[in-house]
Amino acid sequence: MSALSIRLVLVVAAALVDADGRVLMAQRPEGKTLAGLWEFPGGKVELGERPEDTLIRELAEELGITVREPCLAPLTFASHAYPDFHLLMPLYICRRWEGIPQSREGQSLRWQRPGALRELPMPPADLPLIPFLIDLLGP
Ligand SMILES: Nc1nc2c([nH]c(=O)n2[C@@H]2O[C@H](COP(=O)(O)OP(=O)(O)OP(=O)(O)O)[C@@H](O)[C@H]2O)c(=O)[nH]1
Repeated sequence: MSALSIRLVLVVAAALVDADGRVLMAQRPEGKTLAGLWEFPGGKVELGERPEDTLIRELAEELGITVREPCLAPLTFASHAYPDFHLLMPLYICRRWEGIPQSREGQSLRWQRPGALRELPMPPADLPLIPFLIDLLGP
């Protein structure tokens, strides 16, 4: 594929961290691409949308929680070549929100220590993010 034909997709995601330093992971439901894999909640930035607004919107839609922008801290990003597009995905840390995260879109949810994230099958783009979470939160 030539550089000119690369489709760059901007997805914004959050690592929600609980009081025990566990991270909320969501399993992509059947019927979606990468079904069954565990990922960070978030989604594609829509045209004309600010990434932070995307994330706040997605967290409300997917989990039913309210997050305020000052509670989103940039941690790192994923840059990964999928066969049909190139994913660029900033990952924010969030330790404070209103409400209790619940599955609103049929996804399974689980809280996982960073050191145990490798036990879950994750999209390939996400694997390089794990050491940053271990550095921040411990294993
Ligand atoms: N939210 C999220 N998406 C991720 C992660 N890792 C990763 O590769 N992705 C990819 O980023 C894209 C996010 O799209 P999305 O969640 O907003 O939209 P979608 O389900 O409609 O995706 P689809 O159009 O591929 O089915 C997907 O292609 C997904 O596979 C992650 O940790 N969190």
